[in-house]
Amino acid sequence: MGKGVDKAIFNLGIGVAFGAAVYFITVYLRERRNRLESQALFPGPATPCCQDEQPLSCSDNTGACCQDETPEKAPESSGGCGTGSCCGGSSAPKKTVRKGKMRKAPKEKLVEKVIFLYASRSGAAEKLTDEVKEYLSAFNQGLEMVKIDAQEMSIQQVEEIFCDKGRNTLFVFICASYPDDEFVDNLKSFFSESATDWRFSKSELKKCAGMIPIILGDSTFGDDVFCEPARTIARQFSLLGGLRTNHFEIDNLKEKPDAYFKDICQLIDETIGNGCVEEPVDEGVETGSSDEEALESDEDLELPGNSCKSGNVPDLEDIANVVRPTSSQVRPRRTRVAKEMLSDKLRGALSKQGYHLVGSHSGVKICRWTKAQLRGRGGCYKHSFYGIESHRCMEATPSLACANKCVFCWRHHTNPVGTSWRWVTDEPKMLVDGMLAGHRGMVKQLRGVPGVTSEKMVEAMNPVHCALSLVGEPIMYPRIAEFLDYLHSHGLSSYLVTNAQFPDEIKTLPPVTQFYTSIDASTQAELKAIDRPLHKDFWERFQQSLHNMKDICGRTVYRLTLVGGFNFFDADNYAELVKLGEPDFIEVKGVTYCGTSNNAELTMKNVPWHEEVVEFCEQMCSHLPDYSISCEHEHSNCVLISNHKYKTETGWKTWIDYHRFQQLYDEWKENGTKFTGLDYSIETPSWAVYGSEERGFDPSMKRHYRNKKKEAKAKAMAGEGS
Ligand SMILES: Cc1cc2nc3c(=O)[nH]c(=O)nc-3n(C[C@H](O)[C@H](O)[C@H](O)COP(=O)(O)O)c2cc1C
Ligand code: SF4
Repeated sequence: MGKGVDKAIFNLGIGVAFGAAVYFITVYLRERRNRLESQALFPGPATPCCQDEQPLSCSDNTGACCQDETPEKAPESSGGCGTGSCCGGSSAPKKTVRKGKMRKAPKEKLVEKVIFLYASRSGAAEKLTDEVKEYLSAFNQGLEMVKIDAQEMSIQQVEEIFCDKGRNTLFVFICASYPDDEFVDNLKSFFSESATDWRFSKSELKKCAGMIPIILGDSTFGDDVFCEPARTIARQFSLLGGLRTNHFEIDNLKEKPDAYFKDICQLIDETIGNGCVEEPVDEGVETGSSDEEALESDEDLELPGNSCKSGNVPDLEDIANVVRPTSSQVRPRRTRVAKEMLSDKLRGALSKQGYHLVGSHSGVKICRWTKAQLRGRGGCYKHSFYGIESHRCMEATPSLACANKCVFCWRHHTNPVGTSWRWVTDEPKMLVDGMLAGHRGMVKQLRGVPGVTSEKMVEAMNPVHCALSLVGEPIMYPRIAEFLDYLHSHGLSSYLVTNAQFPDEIKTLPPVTQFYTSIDASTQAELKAIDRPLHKDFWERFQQSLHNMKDICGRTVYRLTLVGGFNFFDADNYAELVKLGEPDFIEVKGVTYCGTSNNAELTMKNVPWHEEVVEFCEQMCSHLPDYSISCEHEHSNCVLISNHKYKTETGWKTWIDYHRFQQLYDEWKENGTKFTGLDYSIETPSWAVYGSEERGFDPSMKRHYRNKKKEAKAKAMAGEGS
């Protein structure tokens, strides 16, 4: 019995000793493996790596790891000593700042690709990109890592990498800072346009693994431009639904990018292990404002600790709280700072295209019909329909910005857009004076051109009509009423065209000589496809604008521009819209082919024949008992449909008594007397009436044909020549 007990105790002792040995060996091996992995990934900086910051691999909190373990790989620039000797004997602080983690197996998400998107001019950002990429590649074999120069990318390529091919891609955005427009211009355009475009789906960027922005800047350039434009791009990325970490700001003045190498590599590596950027804040947290407003508010948002200047990567949960405040956090009040509408780049582009820019948001341009009538070669259709003298007409806009991105607009991707006015506002008087001066300057250049007489020249230098239809949305300009008043006080008539997205502004307008609404499509779906409006409630705005037109003091017009393949069908639907606004007139014009451009995809096939336009108008009238075709201008492929109010026993009264309009306007201003379009309408000359031999061409002028065959055909039809 005693012997048996002794044996049992002996066996138990052996078993305990063996178990303890196994336990200690396992613990030792695990610790060692951890150390090796993390040491290899994140070697400490050159000097003194163990003194003010504990090496990341010191999981035993002793500093011993620095004595016998050498980082397996460290590029020169990483700041790693490469030998381990720097750490010899130093006693490291007890607390570990961040540990190198064992790679966790991603549960749901997986980073399938890392794109190092860099932008550099003098090489610092590119050097950092190369080093980080090279270093991480060694530890993530099998994971696709590519380096892309953001400055070389077209907008389509930007869209492709972020949207079409962005799924499970982690973007490491390493960007220098330069204030000029050319620097990463396509990246800027893509994000700023998408951020203000409600059609851009918020789920589009969510499918990416996220963005880690690393920005190289110089604080001596001033707070407002420090680390721009990358700061804005990173903000826009998260506003569009993408996950992003807080950005690293590396200030040239104070530190070298190398100082951040370790933190950058660690964050990227952790993110890869995690499957995506950790930003666990509910994406639905919104201020209730539109995307555009959210963008603006974010720009003005000063959030505590919104940078990594200190050199420490903040905890990811802290980052999340900093980047996107939770609903329980109070968002600081937004202060709007008005900016100039036109960038230098846009100014350059517009000037090249013959626009004379006035102030910070307006322009004037000489129209081809102004030149044509100055040379005695015929005026525009407004000459035939309303008696405008085209050589005395100034074409201008007080707002180059608008709230649409029409498919056939040449300014697509370059024009300023917005749902409301948020720019510096110029004085109306300064604008009108500047436009007149600019117009005169351009007219002057036509002196000596064949056909231009001195009498016509004097008239042209003193315009009496202003067509506010150049580009943009004139009624966005907050001081449009004063602007119109100033025009009228100079004896100029006003032809004001709106895109029907600002119904409230229509209500506040003073009388105008002729008020236009562009009708680019007849149904909600087509309008969305053609005008690509920024407003979510574009169709309601459109309909309300038509409705509000009825109260305009003066003549009202619907303007249809027919584009084959886009909106050249459903005459009956257009007729329905006529019932909403009951305009005095409906101008129907075949689109003018202006050659190819980068943005417009129109060809001659989209341009309807004049006879087709006439036929379309007849179809419309068949649904509108109060309207008939009154005039045509075959020369510019345009037809006028008029309300029967303007029909007399002898013909039509579509022309305007401009002098009478001025009198009526002055009376309205003095005592509020309202008037109607009929009060200043006069008889249309026979040559302009639909069905006349001249087909709307003023017989006192000589038509000029560029195409000799066309000229011969026209002469033969008129019985001239052989
Ligand atoms: C002409 C010039 C303009 C600069 N403008 C800015 C600026 O507006 N904001 C800023 O933060 N840094 C600015 N910087 C600093 C650079 O962005 C910074 O030096 C950066 O590290 C350069 O990186 P790179 O060598 O990759 O081009 C400017 C530098 C130069 C030479
Ligand atoms: S109304 Fe228009 S097309 Fe006619 S001359 Fe004036 S700006 Fe040119």
